[in-house]
Amino acid sequence: MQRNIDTLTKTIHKYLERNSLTTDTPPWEIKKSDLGGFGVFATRPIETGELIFKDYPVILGPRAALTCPVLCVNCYSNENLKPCEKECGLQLCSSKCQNSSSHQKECKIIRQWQTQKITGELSEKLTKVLSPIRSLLLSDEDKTVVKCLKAHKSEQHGFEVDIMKNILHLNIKEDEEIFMRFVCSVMDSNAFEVIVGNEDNQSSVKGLYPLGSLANHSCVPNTTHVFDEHQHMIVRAATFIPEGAEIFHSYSRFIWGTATRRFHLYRTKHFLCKCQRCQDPTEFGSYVSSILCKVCKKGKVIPIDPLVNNGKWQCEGCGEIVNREDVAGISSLLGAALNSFTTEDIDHMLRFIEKKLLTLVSENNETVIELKYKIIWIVGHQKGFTWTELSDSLLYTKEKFCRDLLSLLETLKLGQCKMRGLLLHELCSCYKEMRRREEKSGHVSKIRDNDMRNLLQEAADILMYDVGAPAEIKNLWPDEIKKF
Ligand SMILES: C[S@@+](CC[C@H](N)C(=O)[O-])C[C@H]1O[C@@H](n2cnc3c(N)ncnc32)[C@H](O)[C@@H]1O
Repeated sequence: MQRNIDTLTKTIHKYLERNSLTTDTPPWEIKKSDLGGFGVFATRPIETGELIFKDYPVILGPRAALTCPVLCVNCYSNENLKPCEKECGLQLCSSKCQNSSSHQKECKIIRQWQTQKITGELSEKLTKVLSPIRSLLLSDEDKTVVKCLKAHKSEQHGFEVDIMKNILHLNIKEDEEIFMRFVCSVMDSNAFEVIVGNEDNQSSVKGLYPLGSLANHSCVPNTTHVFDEHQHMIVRAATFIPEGAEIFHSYSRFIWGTATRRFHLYRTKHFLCKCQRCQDPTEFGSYVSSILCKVCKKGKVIPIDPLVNNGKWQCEGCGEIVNREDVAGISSLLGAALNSFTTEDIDHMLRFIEKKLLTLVSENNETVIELKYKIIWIVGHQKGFTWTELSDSLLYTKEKFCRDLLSLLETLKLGQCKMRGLLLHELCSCYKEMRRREEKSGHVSKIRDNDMRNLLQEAADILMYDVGAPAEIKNLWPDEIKKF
């Protein structure tokens, strides 16, 4: 299909209209992007926190990765799963899901294709490759929407169809196979990981959001997005966006260093990012990629040109030149150590940061940050480390780590990003527990109600609409959003 601005704009507007998601004067338009292809641009200045658009998935379904758990194909619950009563092989959790009209349709298609019984492991495999099958049930108008999105062509796309044919032995017609392979490459280029469930039981599926798909990537995005309980994508400004500026998402993790982000983007989205952050050897003075100089022991070693993959690195202090392989060697060694820690290893993790990491890399290096982030989500949450079980020292450590990461996000100019919202909430929970302990031991706490309220309110504003937001945060949303 020929992609041009007029067709894309009309197709996307009609799609939003069909899903009751249009607004009178949307603050965005689709234009050619300097990055290649198309992008979404601001038609007027957009204030921080302002809603830019809402989108709905044209295809939503299970994720196929081995590491993803099997979920009910109708409601995405991970409990009480049973194979379909009509023996199509898909997994469902209740008779309500079994009898849903959407399941009836896909069940019929799969049964027509079956050449053998699909049970046990095969049933799990079928459930995971359902998303492209769903594309066959789209209306012609929605198929047109999918066809106007970007698709990268390479052999790695369409492994779901290989599983259907070679492992499940489904007898698929040629035209169906061609369309599903195309849909797989569109989904690989554009789909988002969508959070479903709630604070206590979250899973993720993948969704193809037509307008969301047209926004390009920056490692310093000016938007933040969340998913509500009906799987709408809600995109808001994380920073002020001037009129005419391109509107960016991030397809990668903020706490990764430049080489890690660029490698991930290349592998998953097939492009080498050249955004402002990627171009800056110090990443806006955050030094997320840098290691410490082995010669002068103090200077930070940074890439001379971060956009050159195998380029040299240099110590900012003594000028020592370091090969990229030496830096990569340290990073992969530390990465492997990071993955070896279990939840109970907190003391070990803290010692590792102090005694090992901080002698090799700078304080904001991605491995230090990753470990601090991991600890933040164990302390106060996991068995053995709940708020009342914690030692004072771990509680203060968590509070410090929250502040360290919030300060890093500011250095990285990430504005009102989702990670900030989550960290503000965690910080507030630390303050609450610290105050409880101080008051219990007869001390007057210096932590003020007002400060905690402000932290919580900012977190609630940032995480507005987010289905996975903690209940405490949801309680602070305006009533019309709670009911949304
Ligand atoms: C989800 S699409 C974004 C919209 C796309 N530009 C289009 O024309 O439909 C993702 C693809 O856009 C391109 N892209 C997105 N961000 C980019 C960036 N920062 N630099 C270069 N290419 C980018 C890549 O080809 C990527 O695989």
